[in-house]
Amino acid sequence: MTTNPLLDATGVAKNYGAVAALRNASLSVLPGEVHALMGANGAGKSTLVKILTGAIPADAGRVLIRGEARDVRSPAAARRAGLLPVYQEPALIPDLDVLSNLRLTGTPVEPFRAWVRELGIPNLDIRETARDIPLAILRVLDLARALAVEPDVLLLDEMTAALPANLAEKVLEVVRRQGDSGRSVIFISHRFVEISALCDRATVLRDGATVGVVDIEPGIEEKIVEMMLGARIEKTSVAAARVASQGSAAQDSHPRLSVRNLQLGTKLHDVSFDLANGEVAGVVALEGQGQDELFAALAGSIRPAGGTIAVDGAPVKFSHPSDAIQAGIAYVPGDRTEALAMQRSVRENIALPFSAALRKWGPIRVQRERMVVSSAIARLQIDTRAQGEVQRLSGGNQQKVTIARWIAADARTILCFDPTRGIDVGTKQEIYKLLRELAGLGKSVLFYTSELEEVQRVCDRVIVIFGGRVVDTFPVELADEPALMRAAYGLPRGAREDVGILADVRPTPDAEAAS
Ligand SMILES: Nc1ncnc2c1ncn2[C@@H]1O[C@H](COP(=O)(O)OP(=O)(O)OP(=O)(O)O)[C@@H](O)[C@H]1O
Repeated sequence: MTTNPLLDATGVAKNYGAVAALRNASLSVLPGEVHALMGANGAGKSTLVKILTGAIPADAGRVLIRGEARDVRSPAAARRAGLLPVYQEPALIPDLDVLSNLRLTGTPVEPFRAWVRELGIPNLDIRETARDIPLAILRVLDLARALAVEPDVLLLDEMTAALPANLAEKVLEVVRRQGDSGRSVIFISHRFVEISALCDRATVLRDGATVGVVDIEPGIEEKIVEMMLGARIEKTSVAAARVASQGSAAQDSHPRLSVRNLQLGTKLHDVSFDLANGEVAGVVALEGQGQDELFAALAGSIRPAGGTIAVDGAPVKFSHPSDAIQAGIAYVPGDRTEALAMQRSVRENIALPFSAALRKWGPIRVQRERMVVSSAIARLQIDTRAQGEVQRLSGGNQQKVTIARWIAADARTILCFDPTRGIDVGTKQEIYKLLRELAGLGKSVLFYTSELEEVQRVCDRVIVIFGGRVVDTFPVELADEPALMRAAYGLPRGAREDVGILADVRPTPDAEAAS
């Protein structure tokens, strides 16, 4: 590896009115390096990526590419300079099919197809309209589009955040190979397991400024968290919260939610399970195994073709999401753009479930709403500097707003679909603790997560879905990552097949030497 950086940015600053998104950011990336860009929600990571790739102009700063000063004023200029991003939100135009999207951006089709296959999607129909493609697949398509033009520096902004474990693993493999072939990758992620499996060094941002650059080596996580959060470090014990709340899983005669033989076309076959009062039940599944449909059916947004759902022992039929809300079920969807009114304020968004009842209850209710909303904002440490419109918040802070809403709404059953996607480590801890506290209050949580390690932190029990069926149920003590991965691939318990888990992605020096 040469010591001359491929990309070298210093003193980068960007203000949005009174909000300083970046004050003094620097980032230096070597050829062949996978370089992590880390920081808490709102630290300025996405802003820096957007500046480096010509999506927005900087107010100050200098960018050198291969030692030459470059003024990257547009995405096209960035592409010419060899820099290509994959942003947090999917970039395909929703009303066009994939092929038209490729043509629009001058992406070579065959290399794109090859990358799509390589990334674990064997049967993409490029005539499919982007709007009809699930979020996780859209993100992979954005990555394939970027890879197809063979960039010198690939900038990935929380690329794996919306991906189930099998697709995330493919992405990590591809990223590592980019590094091995002398190309560089700037990798933003809130998942330490990925950073340590993949990255050579990390640059840490805090409040818009670079606070340090570290080599990734065993035990570095602690130091990075300290640098990221500064005075905000949380020393909470989720395990303690779990123990405290476990006794409260009341032995009522009826479970909170009882699902029997749920059917939906080819997506759900005979899904049955119970969710107890005061229980956090995890749902683990690879991409497209019916988890989206299961959550949508429980949230009242699609009607199952067969089977029954009972709430507290009483059968329910949902024709609309409002029916599920009436039954005390709150839904936090994985796609935050689905949940949020982007042009409304943080407060309005959090208070949405209250709004319907407002007229009926008058000023007392309004006051209570204010209190509840303020406490949810404080609890989740939502960065309200840009709160006029939710669309101006950082991705992680938007996600926190979707979560704050169900705390404020005081629902009895909470369906969380990958709620911590894009959330920084400090706030994640807060969310785990909060879920355990909610369980302690007798609330029930169904928790789909694409981060398997979260299961151990939050859940009492895990349901594994494969091919639209519940294939296994684990008490949390037995739900380690290899066991969950095996079950998620439809393998029987105890089978010894190597399905490759994240920890294995980065080859050991011995394996590297051997290959
Ligand atoms: N268009 C905008 N108008 C006003 N403020 C903005 C705008 N875009 C970003 N900001 C603010 O700039 C700050 C940095 O945001 P940025 O998206 O870069 O953070 P981030 O580190 O990527 O966070 P996350 O981990 O949550 O994605 C935040 O306070 C955000 O609210």
